Amino acid sequence: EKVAITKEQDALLKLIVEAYNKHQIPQDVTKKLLQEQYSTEENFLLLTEIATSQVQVLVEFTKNIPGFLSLDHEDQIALLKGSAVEAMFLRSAQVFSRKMPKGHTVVLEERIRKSGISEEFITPLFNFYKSVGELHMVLEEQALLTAITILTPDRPYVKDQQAVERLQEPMVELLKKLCVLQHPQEPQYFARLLGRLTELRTLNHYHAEMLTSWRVNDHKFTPLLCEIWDVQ
Ligand SMILES: CC(C)c1onc(-c2c(Cl)cccc2Cl)c1COc1ccc2cc(-c3cccc(C(=O)O)c3)sc2c1
Repeated sequence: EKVAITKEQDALLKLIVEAYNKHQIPQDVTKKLLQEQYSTEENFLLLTEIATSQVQVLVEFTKNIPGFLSLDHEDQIALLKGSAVEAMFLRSAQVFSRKMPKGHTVVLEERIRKSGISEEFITPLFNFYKSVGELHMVLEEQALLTAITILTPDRPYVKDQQAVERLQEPMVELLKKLCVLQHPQEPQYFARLLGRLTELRTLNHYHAEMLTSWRVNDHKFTPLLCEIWDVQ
């Protein structure tokens, strides 16, 4: 039967995409990717600055997700802390999938490869970037997938999981419809998108190890990253 977006779904989509477009890392931060030196230390500091800016952007985006601010306040924190790494993998992955202006992708790859991350994490990290790049997600899909990731009910310490499910469910339904409408020739596209969310979960584990190895080498993070990642 014909798939159609309802008025309510269209309104929800507009709010999510607006929030996604409104909150971006400032250009003066990301353009440093092209300017600063290429030492391991300089790369780490630059990625730390961008990640910190990304977390601020993420918090603002999340506050604009309809219903999020009505959740229990402690659950709001638990959702942000539990999804920050995955949302940042998604965000940085989308940089690779859309051809960034002025060759950001090349310099970003170079800086990530030379930032003190050990080889065992570099491979899964760039495999993920490649698998996201191959999807050629449109902006609506990127925004919805980020909101769906943030609204994952079974994050650690979430008390009222049902309340989170009630917010995530309509977004998953909407994404499913969008995929059918956007990729009619590819019926399994929606399943491939959700497959990326499963892959993201495994990257959480790798990221925890990345943090440990950076800290062992006495790398410092910003207060915001320490708070959201429970380090130091
Ligand atoms: C603390 C720091 C060393 C760190 O620790 N783990 C990770 C990480 C790494 Cl490596 C990979 C994946 C996830 C994480 Cl969390 C990081 C760096 O995380 C980030 C986070 C967001 C972004 C957005 C970017 C970006 C570039 C150009 C343009 C844009 C744009 O949105 O226009 C965004 S780069 C970038 C780097």
